[in-house]
Amino acid sequence: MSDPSAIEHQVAARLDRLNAREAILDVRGLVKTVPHGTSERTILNNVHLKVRRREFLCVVGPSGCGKSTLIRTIAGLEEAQGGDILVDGKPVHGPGPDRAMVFQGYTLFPWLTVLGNVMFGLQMANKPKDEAAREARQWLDLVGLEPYADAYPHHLSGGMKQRVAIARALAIQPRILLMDEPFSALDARTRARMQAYLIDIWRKIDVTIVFITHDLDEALLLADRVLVLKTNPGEVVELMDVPALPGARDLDSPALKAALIRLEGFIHAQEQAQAAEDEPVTPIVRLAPIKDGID
Ligand SMILES: Nc1ncnc2c1ncn2[C@@H]1O[C@H](COP(=O)(O)OP(=O)(O)OP(=O)(O)O)[C@@H](O)[C@H]1O
Repeated sequence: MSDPSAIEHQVAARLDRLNAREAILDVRGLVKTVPHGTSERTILNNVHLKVRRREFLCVVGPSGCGKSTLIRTIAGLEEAQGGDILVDGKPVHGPGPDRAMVFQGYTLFPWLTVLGNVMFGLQMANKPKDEAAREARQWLDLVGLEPYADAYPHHLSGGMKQRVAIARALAIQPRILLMDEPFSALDARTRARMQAYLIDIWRKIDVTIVFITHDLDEALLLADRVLVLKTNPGEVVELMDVPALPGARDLDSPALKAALIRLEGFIHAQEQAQAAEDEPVTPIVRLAPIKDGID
C-alpha cells in the first residue's frame, strides 16, 4: 500500500512546482452584470483567479452561481463590465485561437466528416488542406479516433462525439482549453472513460484546462485545484488544492474523502443560504372540494 505521507509530500512538491510556473490565465477583479428590469443584476463580482501553465482547474458551485458565465467571459463570448482577463499577459477582447471551448451539447458540424470537423479550425487559420488533414489525423489519433476519420457525427456515440470535439478544440493548439460540463450528458461508464482519456491527453500536451462541473467527484478526480463559487452574486469562496497526484485517483483515499467533505460543506452552506433567501412556495390550492372517501 502507498505511504500517505510520501504521497502528501509528492503532492505538495507538485503544487509548489505548479505555483512557480507563469500564469497563463489571469482574471483580475472580473465583474459581469446583465440588464435586469430598469437596473442591472451582478452575475460575477470581483472574481480574481490565476491559472498556471499546464494546470487543471475545475470550477464548481451551486446552480446559477455563474460558472458558465465565467468560462464564456474568459472565452470572449461575453463581455465583462469590469476587471481584466489576461491570457499570457495579453488582455482578452473577444474570442481568439489561444482559447478553445468544448461544450456539454454535441457541437460537431453534422455535414462534415470527423476529419472535416477537426480540420475546420485549421483551415480557418489558412492552413493548406493537405497540411490541415495531416495535423487533424494526428489529433484524431491522440483521442483514439483516427479509424473514424471518414465517419459522420451521427454514426458516433456520445463519448466519441465529445472526443472529436476535444480533438477539434486542441487542433488549433490553444493555450487554454475551456470545458463547460463536457461529460455531463454521458452515462456513468462513458463519463469515467472520458475522464481517463482527458487526463491522458492533458499529460501528453502543453495545455492548461479550465473545466466546469456540477459533480464534486469529477472535480476531485481531475483537478489540481478546485475553484468554488457562491451564488448571487457569483464570487470566489475557495480555491482548494486537491491532495492527490494526477492520474488514476482513489476517491476512497482518506485525503480525497476529506477534500470531498470540505467541498460539500461549501456547497451545502450556500444552498442553505439560498433556500433561506428564496420566497416561500405557495401551497397548491385545491379548486375542487374533496368529498369523503376520495384521496
Ligand atoms: N445574458 C444573461 N441575461 C440574464 N441573465 C443571465 C444571462 N446570463 C446568465 N444569466 C443568469 O446568471 C446566472 C448565472 O448563470 P450561469 O449559467 O453562468 O450559472 P451556472 O453556475 O453555470 O449554472 P448551472 O450550474 O445551472 O449551469 C443565472 O441566474 C442566469 O440566469
